Amino acid sequence: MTESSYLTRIGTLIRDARRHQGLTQSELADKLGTSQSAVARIEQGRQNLSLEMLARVGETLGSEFVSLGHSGPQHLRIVGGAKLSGSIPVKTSKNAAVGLLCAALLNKGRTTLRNLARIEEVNRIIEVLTSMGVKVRWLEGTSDLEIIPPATLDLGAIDVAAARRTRTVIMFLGPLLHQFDEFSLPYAGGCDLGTRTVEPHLTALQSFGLDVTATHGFYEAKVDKGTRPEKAIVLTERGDTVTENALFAAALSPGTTIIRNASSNYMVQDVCFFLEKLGVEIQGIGTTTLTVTGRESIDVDVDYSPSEDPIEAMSLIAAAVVTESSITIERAPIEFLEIELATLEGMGLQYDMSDEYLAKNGHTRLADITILPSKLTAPIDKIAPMPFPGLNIDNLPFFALIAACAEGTTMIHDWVYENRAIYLTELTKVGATVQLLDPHRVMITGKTPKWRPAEVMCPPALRPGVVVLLAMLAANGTSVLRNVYVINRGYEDLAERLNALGATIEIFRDI
Ligand SMILES: CC(=O)N[C@H]1[C@@H](OP(=O)(O)OP(=O)(O)OC[C@H]2O[C@@H](n3ccc(=O)[nH]c3=O)[C@H](O)[C@@H]2O)O[C@H](CO)[C@@H](O)[C@@H]1O
Ligand SMILES: C=C(OP(=O)(O)O)C(=O)O
Repeated sequence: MTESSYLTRIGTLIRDARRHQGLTQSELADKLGTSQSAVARIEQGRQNLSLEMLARVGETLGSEFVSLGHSGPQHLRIVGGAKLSGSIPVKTSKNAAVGLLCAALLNKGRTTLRNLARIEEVNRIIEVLTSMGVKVRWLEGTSDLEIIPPATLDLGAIDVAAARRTRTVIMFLGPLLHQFDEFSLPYAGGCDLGTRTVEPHLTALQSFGLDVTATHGFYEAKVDKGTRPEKAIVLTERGDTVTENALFAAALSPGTTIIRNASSNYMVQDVCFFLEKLGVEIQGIGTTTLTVTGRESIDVDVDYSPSEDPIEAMSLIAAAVVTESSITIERAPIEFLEIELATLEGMGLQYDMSDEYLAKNGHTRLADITILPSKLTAPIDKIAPMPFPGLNIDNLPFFALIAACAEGTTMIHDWVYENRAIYLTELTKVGATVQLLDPHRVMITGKTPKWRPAEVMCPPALRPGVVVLLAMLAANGTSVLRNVYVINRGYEDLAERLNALGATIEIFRDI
């Protein structure tokens, strides 16, 4: 990176932190004993900064801009082979968090999201929101996030680099079509799972007057305000984020909108419960037809607690299975794990389950699941995902790991993603027998090999990355998993939390 791009990056961080604190450039200048024009130059990256000045700015804004020893990618060193034991509570979900952060843009008032997962994906969205002028702050000593949008979003200042690291930016289309006649947004990015569709989003939002052309890495949007769907919106794919986008468009569109072939998955339900708190009426939550009565405007101070993450719960089940351990997974959203548990029972998994109780959102059914060491056999049929209430698409990779611990041969069919099944072959590096039949299907022969330690570059996709990490926990000896940003995208403190169960995982970085 050149010196000037460092200065620009630091300048942007300082501008965002100043806005976080609700200070003008002049007010910050007063606190630093300098001029408003000097602050303006710093924020534009046109001012050389002494270390002393950087420290003073950091102190004044309560933010560390440059942290020595924390550069470079993060890696994990895993000393495997130990049994795990104890209890671990499931955190709230990444996918609800990103939907809710976008939904907060519909509300002119203060949104407080309680107990949000503190993960890199959320950090990227916070960076994007802050760059557009939204006031976002973690309430001290908590994982509660407060979000207050400005009167007008500053889309010209959007942090393009942060936006491109997620797919979430596509869910800004729904909220933004209410606020602008014209706007542009950077293309969505995220995990490298092959091409992912955008078309269903554009088609669904067309009936609210949105017209998008994609040019030079940006979606250029024009909005014909006041346009409303003349008939029910029929989603061509039962996708989660497309359903959320259609909900966002309907929420601020007075009148009734019907969305058919809607996803009823966990994050969509969390978004629906939140929209209800904003005063939007929604019938059919949990089904594939949502009837939404929108509002002219929304200006309320609202609190919402998203539910726990079924994919994290499944990851922890897989951790217990692969290490042949007994652990208790607390606060598992059992409602979104029923097919998974039925499939695992069919493979011979033994487990105990507590009585059910409700998540803090007041709706989602939770339970504590204790996984018991079990002798597993391969399922008779292939394992393939389906939109909810099928076996969750993001849980499929964990079945590959579990199949490697089961006697016999299992076919895993990931029809959804172009690239994800391919990454499961990385398990061969730690001793599994995985045969790639085609880009969507792998055949796994279980139990024959012993897990063995290895040094592996983390696959550029969240769930396959976690699957390799969990296999390393089972391999006797020291493994290294390099560049785990994708894991941190979706899991909060995973290494530390597994260590609390008896694992030995050390986080290290290149200097
Ligand atoms: C932030 C968030 O919530 N992300 C989730 C969401 O992403 P998201 O909603 O963005 O998923 P996509 O729209 O990219 O769908 C994933 C893939 O499935 C295909 N597809 C999907 C539905 C369908 O009925 N038919 C079909 O073919 C799409 O063409 C695409 O290739 O849903 C995915 C599928 O559950 C999950 O993996 C992601 O974790
Ligand atoms: C594919 C996933 O998420 P995203 O939509 O954020 O890429 C995932 O959570 O496994």
